[in-house]
Amino acid sequence: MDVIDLSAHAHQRPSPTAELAGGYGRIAVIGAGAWGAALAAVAARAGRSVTLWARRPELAAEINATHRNARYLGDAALPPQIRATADLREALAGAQAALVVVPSHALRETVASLAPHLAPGAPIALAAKGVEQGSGLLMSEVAAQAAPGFRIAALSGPSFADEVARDLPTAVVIASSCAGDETPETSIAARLALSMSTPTFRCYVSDDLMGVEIGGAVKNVIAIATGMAEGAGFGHNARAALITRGLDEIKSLAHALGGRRETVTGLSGMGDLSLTASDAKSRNFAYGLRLGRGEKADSGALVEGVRNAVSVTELARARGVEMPICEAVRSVVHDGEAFREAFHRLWTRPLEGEPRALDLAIAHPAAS
Ligand SMILES: NC(=O)C1=CN([C@@H]2O[C@H](COP(=O)(O)OP(=O)(O)OC[C@H]3O[C@@H](n4cnc5c(N)ncnc54)[C@H](O)[C@@H]3O)[C@@H](O)[C@H]2O)C=CC1
Ligand SMILES: O=C(CO)COP(=O)(O)O
Repeated sequence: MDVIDLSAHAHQRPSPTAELAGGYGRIAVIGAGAWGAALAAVAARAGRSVTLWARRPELAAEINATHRNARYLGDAALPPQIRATADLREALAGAQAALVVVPSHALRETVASLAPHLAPGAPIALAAKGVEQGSGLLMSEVAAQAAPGFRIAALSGPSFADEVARDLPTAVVIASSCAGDETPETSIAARLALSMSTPTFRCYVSDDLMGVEIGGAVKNVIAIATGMAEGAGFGHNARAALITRGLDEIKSLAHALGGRRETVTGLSGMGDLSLTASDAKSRNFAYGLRLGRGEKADSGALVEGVRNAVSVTELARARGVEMPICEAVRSVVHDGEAFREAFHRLWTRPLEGEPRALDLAIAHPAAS
């Protein structure tokens, strides 16, 4: 009889899958816009039992009847197993985890209203990208206030909803901090990653919640800047510079808030920034593009970077972190400064060192 040589697999670590007991069997997705419906599709494809809460009963009825979400996802087919409802209590009945996918400005009220119906011990995973206006809190901090006692995680990364809905290959990161004797391998983030991964949707795990969330919140503001540059015809050099220096702004803010710089080079930082800041499929980039062309910018779609230009810069100012690109976006979008003037100011700031640790400030010869 042949002896199977296991040495070829000796480099592989034992899987913690058994310990995680297969992840969460029943998931409630709260929010049935583009990203909520796409994530519900992922969870259903991953073999989870999925309920999807839509704010409008008509949308829930449409999803149940047609297995599509035409307004947000065109003709992408959703798995028929998804059960949509406009009743929050019904959506959360028996759920072992809740995935909250509403705009960042609606997160506090949504989490507060779901908490009484969610089983104690079930984690709340957040997919919104932003910093709350006024409080300057990250989404996980807002959720911790709105639903005291529940464990919080964040799902982020480069992931256009329509591509995910169409089951195209995508990788994201799920982050949570470790409590008690938890390790990253036994964390709620790992359990959620196990619950959501499919052959096409690959979930990485992180224990740097702050670092992951900052990347998602700031990249939308930078994407408005690259969109404006594109709209103004500035070319590819300017875009590459904005993406790279934008990443530096994300790193500095994440570090100031206790996140890790290397997290920012991962999917939720570099990954999402490079996607969002270079493609008109992004609502933030498209908004900037219209502004840069001198057109009416507002299309009615959700553009997180507009509110977040203010909340991110307020947070940065409070922490003494310089974010000149985000400040320029704020100035154009909220203070009515002409884009070309804002850009000229940005490009003729005192010359600096790269990296920031090389602490220089040399007057720019062309500064007006
Ligand atoms: N669309 C995408 O490709 C991705 C979106 N995200 C993030 O996910 C979050 C949601 O985005 P989308 O689903 O794309 O937006 P969307 O505009 O497609 O859908 C938003 C949903 O939230 C609901 N909603 C709006 N205001 C609400 C309120 N006050 N209370 C309760 N529900 C409310 C809307 O009715 C809609 O169903 C955003 O923070 C976005 O940055 C993250 C990754 C990918
Ligand atoms: O976050 C996203 C992709 O990861 C979606 O970006 P927009 O909100 O700019 O469309």
